[in-house]
Amino acid sequence: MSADAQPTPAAPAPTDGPPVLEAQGLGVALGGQQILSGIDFAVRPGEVVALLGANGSGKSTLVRALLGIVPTDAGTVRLFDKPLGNGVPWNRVGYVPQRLPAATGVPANALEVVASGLLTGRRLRPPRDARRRARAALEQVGLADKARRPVHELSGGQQQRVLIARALVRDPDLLVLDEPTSGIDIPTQQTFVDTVQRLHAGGATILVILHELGPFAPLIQRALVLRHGRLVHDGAPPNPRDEHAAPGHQHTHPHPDPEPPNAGPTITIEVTP
Ligand SMILES: Nc1ncnc2c1ncn2[C@@H]1O[C@H](COP(=O)(O)OP(=O)(O)OP(=O)(O)O)[C@@H](O)[C@H]1O
Repeated sequence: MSADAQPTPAAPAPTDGPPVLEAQGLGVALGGQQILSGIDFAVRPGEVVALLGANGSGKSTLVRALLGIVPTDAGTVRLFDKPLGNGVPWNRVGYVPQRLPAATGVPANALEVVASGLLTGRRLRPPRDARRRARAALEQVGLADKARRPVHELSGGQQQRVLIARALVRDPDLLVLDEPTSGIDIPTQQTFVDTVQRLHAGGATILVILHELGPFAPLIQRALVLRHGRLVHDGAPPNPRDEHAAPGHQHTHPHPDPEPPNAGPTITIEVTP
């Protein structure tokens, strides 16, 4: 079904019940450096939470740690009230990494990459309706006509949309997005935000890394702000202002952390759950 074909329902309020996602005393060390320390927060069912912070503040590392992609060295993570591990219902989690893993030389076409989003944990064979669902997800991100194209032939923005479709195909209850609209043109960004809004209206919980709230601003109920690997704000999202409030503003330009803790290399290995 086309993303433009449906009206966007009103956003529901977060509900009570155990947190969908919870970190307590979370710490991560990578390459001998302490990247995250003492991270405590919980995301309630139905919340839309933005994770903000300067370049290198630890946002991507935090979501990777929450999803078990990088190891933690302190604290605990719970997803759907289960400790990180095989007990987590991974089929309910959609994750959009910042970029396609091994973006060059992936032999799969767009449809196959999207259908791979239906394989989780012990499910090694796609469900019978995998291709139909993958096509529908590609349609939602405006790439139905690219279904048979090898992903390495697609532009960076199109690859990003394939990753979004791969997360959407699960119809996830928790959607975790790492700068999902960077490199995507403004009309497509809005289509994607509408899709996320519909998912939220259906009850999904959303955690999204953003540099600026940008087109996500109307959806965001709460913001977490990281600085040098520590949580320095958990509450109301910032007001868009100055040039960032302008409709045509490019929200994806870099905002370097003014005092990086060190100048170590950024390693971008991506392994999705
Ligand atoms: N595998 C790794 N080994 C060593 N250091 C790492 C590794 N991954 C990330 N880092 C370092 O951790 C810090 C936080 O990186 P991270 O990518 O989480 O930040 P970020 O806030 O997501 O930045 P950006 O907005 O640029 O994506 C950086 O200093 C980065 O160099």
